[in-house]
Amino acid sequence: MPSLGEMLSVATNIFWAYSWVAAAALMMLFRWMANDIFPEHAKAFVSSVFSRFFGHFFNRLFDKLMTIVVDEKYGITRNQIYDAAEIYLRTKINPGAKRLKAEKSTKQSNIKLSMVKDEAVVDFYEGFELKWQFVLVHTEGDRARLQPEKRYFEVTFEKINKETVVKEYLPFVLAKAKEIKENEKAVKLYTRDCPYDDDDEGGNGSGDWGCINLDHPVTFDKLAMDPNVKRAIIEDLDRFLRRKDYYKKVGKAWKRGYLLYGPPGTGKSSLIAAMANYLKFDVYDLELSSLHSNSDLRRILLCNNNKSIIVMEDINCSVQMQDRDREGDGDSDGDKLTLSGLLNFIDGLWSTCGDERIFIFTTNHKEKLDPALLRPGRMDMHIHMGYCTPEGFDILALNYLGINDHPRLFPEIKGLVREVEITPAEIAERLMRNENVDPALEGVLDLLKRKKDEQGQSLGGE
Ligand SMILES: Nc1ncnc2c1ncn2[C@@H]1O[C@H](COP(=O)(O)OP(=O)(O)OP(=O)(O)O)[C@@H](O)[C@H]1O
Ligand SMILES: [Mg+2]
Repeated sequence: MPSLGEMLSVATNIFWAYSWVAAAALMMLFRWMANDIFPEHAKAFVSSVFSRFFGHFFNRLFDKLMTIVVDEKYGITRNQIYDAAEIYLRTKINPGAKRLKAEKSTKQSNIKLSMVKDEAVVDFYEGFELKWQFVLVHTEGDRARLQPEKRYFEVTFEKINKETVVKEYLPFVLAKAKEIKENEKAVKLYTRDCPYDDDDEGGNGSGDWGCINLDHPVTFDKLAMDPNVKRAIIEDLDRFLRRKDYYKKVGKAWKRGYLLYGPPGTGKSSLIAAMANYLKFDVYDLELSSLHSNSDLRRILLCNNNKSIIVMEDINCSVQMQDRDREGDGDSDGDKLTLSGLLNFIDGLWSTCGDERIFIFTTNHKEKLDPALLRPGRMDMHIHMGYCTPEGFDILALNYLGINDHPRLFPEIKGLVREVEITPAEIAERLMRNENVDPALEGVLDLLKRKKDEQGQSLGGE
């Protein structure tokens, strides 16, 4: 006959066993509810509430959980996973979060919300749950001077998912953060004369360049230019981006050069901005006349980022470089800016530092350029930006006035555009003078007639 004590102990065990079964059943029920009943946006919140009460308790009790600590720093450098988690978790903040941090620099267009100390975020991956917690501790003693605060994330999940978390989930967070960053990225315009420092979020090493956001709204569809040339440029850029491995295989630096030539006001600078917006590449405006030596040029190459467009406008006017045949007598290379220095910059050894670089030269007078710059293979594509065509006019009219046709004025205007040398800039300026369609188009017509007379007279006079 069991003693009273033994009977009580058995009863207690049975009671606890049933409690665990009930807790497990409840937890499964709540998980099912969170996954299948609640709408997508409420799932994370509901699940986090139930997990907090039941799941966590249950998992902790059976020692099923493990935590990975993601420190802000990796040695003296930043920890990529921490930075990625910070960006990724912004998209996962629970609707029920009680405290958040809001940030925006002068150059950013959006407000960024992020987690504050001890705030937790629940995420789901491949059907299992991960709990992220942001931890901030104030360091003490000697270390406090060097690093007053220590920041890290803790990500907690069931131990059985460790492999998936390390091999799949964390790489997924890195990739997602990269994608978010690319989408948020504002294209920047760098120049050496600019007094600003950029917002340099990830310590991107802008060297002695200052920058502002390139808020140029132009895109390819707004550019009035030969549609075949436009298509060819877009295809060329796409091919360039796709071919990282190809460039490596054939032993060439991953870079591309374009020469844009044509009269003033035909859209050379606009095309550069459209390319930058399309690729989301930063633009480095290299004012050649402000450079004094080849070593200046080299220094510049070393301190601009990958995924960048390096622009040299008005190449024939910006610098008087002596012929290459006469270079090298007397002055040592590096003391002054020379044509060979510039050519080295484009396709010599120095050009190979960095990846995904695009070089663009512009000129109003291609015929005045040194033949060395035009030699085949030096600039991959020579793009002529010419006077406005009837198709170009259609694009400008749609862009500035929002119209596709005007039965009375379009035929006459297009007929004259075919005959007269007029730049897209001149037409755009006329179209902007009046917001009403008829007077704006009449203004363009007047200008075309006047130009026709002038051009007829100057031809007659020759
Ligand atoms: N092809 C074009 N399509 C649409 N707009 C254009 C085009 N060309 C010029 N424009 C308009 O004219 C303005 C001046 O053009 P842009 O500065 O691009 O010309 P450019 O060829 O670079 O001239 P420059 O040789 O003087 O530097 C642009 O801001 C744009 O509004
Ligand atoms: Mg220009």
